[in-house]
Amino acid sequence: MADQLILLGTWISPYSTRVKIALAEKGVDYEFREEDLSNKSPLLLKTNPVNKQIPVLIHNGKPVCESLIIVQYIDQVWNHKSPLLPSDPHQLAQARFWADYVDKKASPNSSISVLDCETQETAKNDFIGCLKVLEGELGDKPYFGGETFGIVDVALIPSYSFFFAYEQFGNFSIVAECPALVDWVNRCMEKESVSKHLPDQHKVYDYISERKKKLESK
Ligand SMILES: N[C@@H](CCC(=O)N[C@@H](CSO)C(=O)NCC(=O)O)C(=O)O
Repeated sequence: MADQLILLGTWISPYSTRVKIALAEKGVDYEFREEDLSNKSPLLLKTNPVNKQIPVLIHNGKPVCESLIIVQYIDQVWNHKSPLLPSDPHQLAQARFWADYVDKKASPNSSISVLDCETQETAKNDFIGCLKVLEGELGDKPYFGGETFGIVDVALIPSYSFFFAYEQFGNFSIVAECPALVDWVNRCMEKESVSKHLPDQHKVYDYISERKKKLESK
């Protein structure tokens, strides 16, 4: 029997995008269900009762939660191609360290305060500082995974969809601060698994602009 795969997510969520990229890397088909987070579906509440968050990957009825855990699950289950995690234990530990760093420091849940006027200056400097740390880690490697695209690349590249909005609202230029990281973005965007799934930066900017207007009008 073919696998039944359902991904609960939203079009804009960088965490959903991580899972889409991982599934695309593996060539695995799935059904995507767009969630309305202001009116969560019974399936989301049932499959992620603790955090009630997307993404959730439901594999033959069994839910997997937390985007980086889902990516690792995908890598283990569909291990026939495009490995996303190193097999060497130390390299695996390093990859998990940097994926965690990206999650805590450079993903929209942590960096979105760049958009908030009160916290903008500090948040902007923190965000750029984190990108510079990541740029240092990347060094002269094509990918964070070395010669191949790996879990750290999967973790970080969805944040790129927010860069344009950050630059517009925060009045700074990421390419001026981190040119090598932008080269890495462009390298990742050459991969169909990335270019086909990253939300359009201008669509993200328009969505954030609308959200900001609504919040400021309250
Ligand atoms: N650590 C988790 C973060 C998921 C998340 O923030 N999901 C958000 C939407 S994306 O910003 C979410 O589901 N928010 C709804 C809520 O928190 O109620 C992961 O990596 O999967």
